[in-house]
Amino acid sequence: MTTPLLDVRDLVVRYGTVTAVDRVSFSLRPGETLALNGPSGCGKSSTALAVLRLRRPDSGEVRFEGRELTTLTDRELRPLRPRMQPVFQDPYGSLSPRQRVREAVAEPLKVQGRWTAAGGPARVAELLDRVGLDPSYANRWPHELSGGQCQRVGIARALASEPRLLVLDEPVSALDPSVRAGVLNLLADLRDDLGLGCLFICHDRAVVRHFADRVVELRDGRVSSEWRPRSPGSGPR
Ligand SMILES: Nc1ncnc2c1ncn2[C@@H]1O[C@H](COP(=O)(O)OP(=O)(O)OP(=O)(O)O)[C@@H](O)[C@H]1O
Repeated sequence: MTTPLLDVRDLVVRYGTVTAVDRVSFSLRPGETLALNGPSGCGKSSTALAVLRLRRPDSGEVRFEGRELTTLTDRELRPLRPRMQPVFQDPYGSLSPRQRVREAVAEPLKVQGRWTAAGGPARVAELLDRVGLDPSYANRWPHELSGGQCQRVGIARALASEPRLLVLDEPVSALDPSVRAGVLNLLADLRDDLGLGCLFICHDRAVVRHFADRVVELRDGRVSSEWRPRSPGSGPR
């Protein structure tokens, strides 16, 4: 049996007296897309933040490629962070207004010591092309991009780290309906071509049905059911 890419056991996240995530468990195989679905406030984003260790969970385990993350120090986590990359809802919020697209996409390469004067710019152009943007977009500022283009730059920046897991927190919810399908199709192509695991957080059941291999339904911070889409009429039981 292959080691799960991500294995979450009895995860608990509290904000003061509010228990946002209440003993949530699920696992995700390499290359698989698991959706967390449920109404506003059910604990989807809190789960994502705890998986990414952007918030330390109150209890429970998060194993990524077999390593338990919850007990690691920030220093121990640093080499693992590139392998699990987030894409958040707000496309403009994920880019610095003071960085051109070129710098935004180059930054992870530089931070991870993978930038060279000879190969770096070509890698940026390749990543932009991979997300459907002409390499001339490297010169633009975030305010010169549409929401969909901005989200594509955010995805290129995530790919620069060569992740194995994408944590997609409502990645198309803030976009104009006319560009949502294009970004979702891009994510599906990247997932399939690169064999990426995806934890896909989404409140829209139609989108989830289209995109996910498995769906975990959350209600009031707990797993209420699990189901598989992609068969006509399938849905939570
Ligand atoms: N920083 C915070 N401080 C206090 N309570 C919080 C905080 N973040 C989330 N909560 C509470 O935790 C619960 C779960 O919120 P969370 O954002 O994880 O749910 P969600 O399913 O992602 O919702 P949405 O779809 O609206 O983003 C809610 O009751 C929310 O009010």
